Amino acid sequence: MEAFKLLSRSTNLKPAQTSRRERRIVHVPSEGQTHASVDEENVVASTASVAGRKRKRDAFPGAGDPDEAVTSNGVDSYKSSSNGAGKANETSGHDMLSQGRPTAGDTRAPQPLSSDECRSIFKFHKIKIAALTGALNIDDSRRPSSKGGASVKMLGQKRKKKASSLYTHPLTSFALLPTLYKVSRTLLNNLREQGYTTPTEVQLATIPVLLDPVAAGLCLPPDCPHIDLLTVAPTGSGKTLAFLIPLINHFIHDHHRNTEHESSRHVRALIVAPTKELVNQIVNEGRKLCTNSGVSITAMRKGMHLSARSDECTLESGDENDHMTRPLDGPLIVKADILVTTPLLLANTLSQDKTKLSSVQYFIFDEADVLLDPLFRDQTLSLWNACTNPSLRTSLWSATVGSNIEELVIHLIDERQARLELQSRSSLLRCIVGLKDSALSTISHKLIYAATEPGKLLGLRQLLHPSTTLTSKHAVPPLRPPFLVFTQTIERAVALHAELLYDIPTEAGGSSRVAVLHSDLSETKRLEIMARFRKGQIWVLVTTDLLSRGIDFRGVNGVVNYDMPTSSAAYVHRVGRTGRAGREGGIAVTLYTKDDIKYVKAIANAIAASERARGRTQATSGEDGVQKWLLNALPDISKKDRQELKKRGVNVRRPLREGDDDNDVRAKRTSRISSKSGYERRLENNRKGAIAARQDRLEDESEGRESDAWSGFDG
Ligand SMILES: Nc1ncnc2c1ncn2[C@@H]1O[C@H](COP(=O)(O)OP(=O)(O)OP(=O)(O)O)[C@@H](O)[C@H]1O
Repeated sequence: MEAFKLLSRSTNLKPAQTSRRERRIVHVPSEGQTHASVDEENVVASTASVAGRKRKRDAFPGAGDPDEAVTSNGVDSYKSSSNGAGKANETSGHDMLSQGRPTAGDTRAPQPLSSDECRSIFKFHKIKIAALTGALNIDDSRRPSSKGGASVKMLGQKRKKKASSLYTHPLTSFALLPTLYKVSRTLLNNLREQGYTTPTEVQLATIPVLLDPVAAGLCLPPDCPHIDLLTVAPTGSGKTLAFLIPLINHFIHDHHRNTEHESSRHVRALIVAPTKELVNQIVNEGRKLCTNSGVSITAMRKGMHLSARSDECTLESGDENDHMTRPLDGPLIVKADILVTTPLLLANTLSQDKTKLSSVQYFIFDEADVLLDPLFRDQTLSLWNACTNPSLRTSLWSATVGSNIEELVIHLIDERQARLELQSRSSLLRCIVGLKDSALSTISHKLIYAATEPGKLLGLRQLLHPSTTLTSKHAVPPLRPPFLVFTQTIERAVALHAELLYDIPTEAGGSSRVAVLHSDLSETKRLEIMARFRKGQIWVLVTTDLLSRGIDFRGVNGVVNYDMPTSSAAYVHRVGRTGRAGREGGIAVTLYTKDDIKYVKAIANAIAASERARGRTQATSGEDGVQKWLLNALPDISKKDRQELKKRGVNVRRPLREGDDDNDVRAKRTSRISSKSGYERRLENNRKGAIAARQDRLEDESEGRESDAWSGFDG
C-alpha cells in the first residue's frame, strides 16, 4: 500500500469535492472574514428580524496577497456589494457599519447608532461584552430611541441574562476616531499610512471602550469610574492595534497638556509579552503609529535600568528610536512613555534596582493566559505588584483565556485595590469575539496518523515535495512555502532541521531555505532568522513553541505540528500563525503517532469546533477535519495526563535524563528524529569516536606529550 495512504487512513480522506451546501457557504465577518457558521439561508433567517437586506463582506485585506493588506491605500474589510440597496427600515449589522462611515468630504458629525443598531452590529460580528465585576450598564439616554426599546430594562429570567451583555458603540471606521473620540489627527494619519482604514471586529468593540467608556455608551457607577478589560479574540484578529491605538492617543494628549522635559520622562505604560520576538514585533508596530506624535516606545533590553540616581548626569542615547539616556559611565536609563518587555527581563531589573513602577498608568498583558500561567506567573506578578499607581488601568489580551485565568484576573485586581486601599475602584469588562478559545476557521485542519516517528518524517517529506503524486492525489494538498514546523523540544527542532537540510534542491536555494529557531540561539541570530523568514528567504522554519504566540508572519501558508501541541490552547496559537488577518487558504497539519493517542482527543475536539464554526459538518467537510467516528473512538484524556502533558510534553520526546529507567531510555531512543537505522547510527558514532581519538593523539604528539595509550612492549 502506498505509504501516504497508510499514514492518512484514519482520517478517511476523500478527493476534494465541493458539495452544494458547501458552495453556498458565505463569508461573515466574525472570524476575520472566515466562512460562515451558517449557510446563506440561515444568515438571512437569523438576521431577518433586524435586517431587511444582507450584504456579503469581501475577503479581509491582504487575502491572497500577503502584502496587499499594508500596501494598498484602500484597505476596506467591509466592502459592500453593489446591489445591496435595501428598502427596509432596519438594517443588518454590516449595513450599519457602512452607514456609520463618513464619505469623502462629509464633514457632518456622524449620527449616533440606536441601541438596536449597536446590538445588531455586535450580534452580526459575534462580539460579546459583559461586566465581570462592577455594576456597569449602558447609558441609553445618549442614544436615539429605537424600535426595540432599551435593551437593559427588560423583565423575565431570559431577558435579564440578555441584559448582562453590554452593547457599546462600535467603531465603524477609523475615520470616525477624531470626531467621536477626539483621537489625534497625527495618529489617524499614521494609521492611514499603514493602510488601516476599517477596524477589525476586536478593534471595533474595544477601541471605543478603552478610549472613552462614557462616549462608548457605558454608564459608570460613581464608585467605579474606571474600566479594566479582558479580551479574548481569535489569533491574527488585530489585538495589537486594539491596545496600541488608545494607549498612544492618551499619551499624545498628555504631551499636548504637559510639556515636560525628555529627561524627566518616566515609563507610563508597560506592555508585557512572553517572548523577545513578540516584544520586538510590538515595538515595531508601535513605532509606526507613534511617528511624529512625540510619544516614544521602546523594548527592554539587558542592562537597561528604569531610573538614575538624582546626582547622576545623563547623556542621550545615539539612536533616536532608543529613547534612553545613559549616566556617565552608568547603565542605560529608559526614557520612553511605553516600555515593552518580557516578564523575566524587567523582573530581574526590578530586583536589582529595587524600583517601584509608580509612574506606570497602563499595564497591558499580551498573551495574558501564558503570562499568568505558572511558568511565568511569579515574574509577571512581581511587575504587577511593583505598579503602585492608584489610577493603573489594566487590559489583558489573548486568543485563549480559561475560566481559571479569568478568576485569577478578578482576584488580582480586587487584591490590588484592597492592598493599596484605593478609594476609586474599577470594573472589569470582558470582550469575547467569535467562538471563545477556538482555532481559526479560515484554515483547513488536518489530523494525520503517522504511527511511528519515522512515519512522521516520511509524512513531512511528502508535504515538502508537492510534486509527489501521493500528496496531490490524497489527503493533504501540497504545502506551499513558507511554512512553520513545530517540535516539542529544542533538541528535536535541531535534529529535524538537520534531517531536512538537504531536502530542498540546490536550484531552489538548497539548505539556505531551511532554518531552525529556538531560545538557545543568540539574540542576533534569532533576529536574523526572523528577518530572513519575513523576507521569504527561508521557506521552512523549524521551531519550538517560542514562535507559537503572537508572532505575525503575514505570508505563512501552513503550519505543521510535527510534535503534538501540549494543549488545545497551544494548538489554537500554533495554527494561528497561518490564516492571519482573515487570509484564506492556510493549512494546519498535525501528525500523531501511537504515543500520542491518549492525548489527541483535545486537539481533535479543537479541530471539530473550528470546523463547526466554519459551518462544516462531517457531511460537508469532505477531506477536512476530524471524522465523528474518530472523535468517538479516541480515549478521553485524564486530568492528570492533561496536566502532565501541558507541563512537560509527551514523555518519549523529552530529553534523556539521569533518572530514566531502561524502558524510558529505550522509548526515548526510538523516538529520536532520524532517518537512519540504529545500526547506521552506531556505525557513525564509532567512526566519529575513532576520528576524535585520532585527533587527540595527533595533538598530544605535536605537543610532545606522552600518550596514555598503550604503545606496545617496546614503546
Ligand atoms: N484594521 C486592520 N485592517 C487591516 N489589517 C489589520 C488591521 N488590524 C490588524 N491588521 C493586521 O492583522 C495582522 C494580525 O494582527 P495582530 O498581530 O495584532 O493579531 P493578534 O490578534 O494580536 O494575533 P495573535 O493572537 O496571534 O497575537 C497584522 O498583520 C496586522 O497588520
